[in-house]
Parts: sequence; structure tokens; C-alpha cells
Amino acid sequence: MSDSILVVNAGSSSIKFKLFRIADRDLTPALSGGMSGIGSTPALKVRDGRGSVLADRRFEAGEVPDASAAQHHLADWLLHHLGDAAIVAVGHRVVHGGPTFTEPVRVDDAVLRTLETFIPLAPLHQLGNLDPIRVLRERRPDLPQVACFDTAFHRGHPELSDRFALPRFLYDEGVRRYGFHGLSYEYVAGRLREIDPDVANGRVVIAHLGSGASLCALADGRSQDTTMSFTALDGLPMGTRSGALDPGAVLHLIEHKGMSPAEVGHMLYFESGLLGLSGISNDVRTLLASDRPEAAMAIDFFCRRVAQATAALAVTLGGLDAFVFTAGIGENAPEIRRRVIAALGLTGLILSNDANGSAVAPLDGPVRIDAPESRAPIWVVPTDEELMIARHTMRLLGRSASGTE
Ligand SMILES: Nc1ncnc2c1ncn2[C@@H]1O[C@H](COP(=O)(O)OP(=O)(O)O)[C@@H](O)[C@H]1O
Ligand SMILES: CC(=O)OP(=O)(O)O
Ligand SMILES: [Mg+2]
Repeated sequence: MSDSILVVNAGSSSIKFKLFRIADRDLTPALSGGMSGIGSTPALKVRDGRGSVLADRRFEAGEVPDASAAQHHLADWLLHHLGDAAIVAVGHRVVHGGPTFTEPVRVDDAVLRTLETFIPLAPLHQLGNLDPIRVLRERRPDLPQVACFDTAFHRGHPELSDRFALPRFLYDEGVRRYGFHGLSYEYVAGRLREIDPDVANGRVVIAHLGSGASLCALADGRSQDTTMSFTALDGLPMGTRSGALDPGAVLHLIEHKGMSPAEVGHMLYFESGLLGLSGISNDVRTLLASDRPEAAMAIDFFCRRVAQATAALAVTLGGLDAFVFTAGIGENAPEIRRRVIAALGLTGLILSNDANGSAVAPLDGPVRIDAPESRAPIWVVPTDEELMIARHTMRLLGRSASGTE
């Protein structure tokens, strides 16, 4: 087997991986898969580069009780099926790079220690991201590992987008609007440059709508502002996260309802958002299929917030030359796209109902979904955080890559 790069995207309830074969200067996906439902309904799924299923195995909750058990199952599967000789480097998605890391970095002990100090800034993600790096360093200290950050793409923000209206010393201590989903935005911005260079030079809002959701305002392909900020809680309502909230409500829960900070944190990260609003589900598919009024209200709330935040970002940019949907909801839910664009009437964006209705996964590539009379293009661009990570990893290894889709 030729040289390969393994990409790991480890979260709290799932670990995803993708293996890219390096051929000349190209990165070709050879395997992808992961373990989902850790601790509840664990399932290991692996597909080859053409999408054929190589593994589809369910486990009892007790067999894969936590992320570390999931890592061992995955490592066993990988070692058994390919041997580790061909893997020349591992690239990891690490959600928080703090104020220090403005680009991907090769991990050594000092880097790992610094990244551990950011765990409190991203409690839902960072620990799970760092665990596999630590385990691999113990097993294979010689194997190059690269950390690629969700925050790095936003580090060139103008100061105005980077601050809260809080006392100045807090900014110096790192209380800043970092922003997340940067690997996804970087990938989508690069794709946009290939498919619509004029638009990519202009003022674009990208909506990354997945289980975590945020928007990014770009000018000439660079992030100018984004809805997530200090943590991945800010901005849009998400599957189970609240999004932006009056800080007075948080104080109220602590001071007058006697909740501990940990209880409030759990509520804001795991019991709020679409799940909290509907009382039914965090999954947009379930809510769209439900005829209960609470489900409809949660969807209305989500779409209105996406539209409102888009208008705010258009103010940052001084106009809007294109709008782009991506990630699980953005790539798969025509009904959500329809409602978001309908709520953005003041921008003059108009959907083509046919193009919108037929743009559902698996998409071969970007699809343009605006009507001829729309004032600006609307695109659906499937994201690929893993390919972005593989490219960064190649670059840090001193090889250059183009990458096939
Ligand atoms: N066909 C679909 N219709 C509506 N929503 C969908 C569909 N498929 C996936 N989703 C939504 O996408 C979300 C997951 O998005 P994804 O980008 O894969 O998230 P993550 O990588 O953060 O887990 C799910 O929570 C679900 O609500
Ligand atoms: C940063 C973040 O929210 O990531 P995800 O959408 O993968 O949860
Ligand atoms: Mg995601």
C-alpha cells in the first residue's frame, strides 16, 4: 500500500476517521468511518473510497463505554486491516488553538501541554480531541502528528470582531471571540474559489449548519467575523446548545435557582437548542417530520436566527455577494434552506425551488440553487474538514498536495 495520511476527528460521542492515500501530489480517500453512539448505541462503520461498506458492527453500550474504549476498537480495526506501516502521519481536528496557534502545528510534548490548557474553553470537544494524540504518542512516538485548529482560520479577524464589550484586561487574558468551524470554512472558501472565483473575491456568508452551527462572514476568502465566539456555545441555537443568550439569564439560574455552574453548563451544552425548544429532539429530521407545534416553533426559531445573524454579518461586510450552505443540515435539508432564504427577503436572495429541492446528499459537489432573478448566487457546497486536515498535514510534512474530491 502506498503512503497514507490518517485523519482523526474525535468528539464526545463519536470518533470519525479518514485515510487518504498519497499518490504523486494527490490525496485520494481510501477509507472512511468511525465509531458513533459511544456509551449508548455504539456502532463501528467503515467504507472504502468508493463508498462500499467494509465494516458495520454494533456493540453493547458496556463494550464501548467511553471515548478511550472507542479509540482502542478503532485502532484494533485499523491495525488488523492495514498494518500501520503505510501511515506516514496523523492529522487531528483540535477545536481550540487559543490565542497561540494561528495555523496547524506538529505536536510535541510542549504543544500538547499548551493545548491541554484550552480544555476549559471547549469542554465539549477539546479533551476528546487530545486523547487520541496522547494515546498515539505513547504507542508510536516517532509518528508525526499534526493538530489542525477550528479557531485558526479566524485568527486574522479585525480587532472589532475579536472583542467583547468587557474590561480590556480580559481580552489580554484570552477572553476573545475566537470562532470555530474554521477547517470547514477554509475548505468551502477554497472550493468557492475554484467554482466561482468572482464570488470568492467578494463578500460571502457561509452557513455551517450541523449539530454545531455557526456562520462566517468572508471578504476575499478571509474570515472577518463569525457567530461562535469564546466557546462553541455562542451564536446560533444548535442541536442541544443554546446559542447566544442574555448573560443575565445565566446569572439568574445561578443566583436565584441555586444551580451550580456545572449544572448550568450541562443545560446550555446538552439540554438546550432545538432539543430544549421543542422538548422532542435535537435532530432536524425528527422535528421536520413531527406535526407537534413545539417542533414547528423550534424550526422557526432556528431559521429566523440564521437569517438574523446573516443580516448582522452582511453589515460587517458592507454587503452580500453570495450565500453558501454547508454541513449536515445545510447539505441535506431543502426545507431549512427554503425558510432561511425566505426570511432573508430584504437581501434580494431568491431560491430556485427545483434546484433547492434536488440538492440533497450524497452530493457529488457544489450545487447552485438560486433563481435567475436572485440578486446574488446561493450555493450548497459539501464540506470536507478531513481533506482540509490531510492537506495541512501534508504541507507540514514538507510535501505539497492538491487533493481529489
Ligand atoms: N436529511 C437531513 N435532513 C435534515 N437534517 C439532517 C439531515 N441529515 C442530517 N441532518 C442534520 O445534520 C446534523 C449533523 O450534522 P453534521 O454536520 O454531520 O454534524 P457533526 O459533524 O457536528 O456531528 C444532524 O443533527 C441532523 O440534524
Ligand atoms: C466547534 C463545534 O461546534 O464543532 P461541532 O459542530 O463538530 O460540534
Ligand atoms: Mg461538525
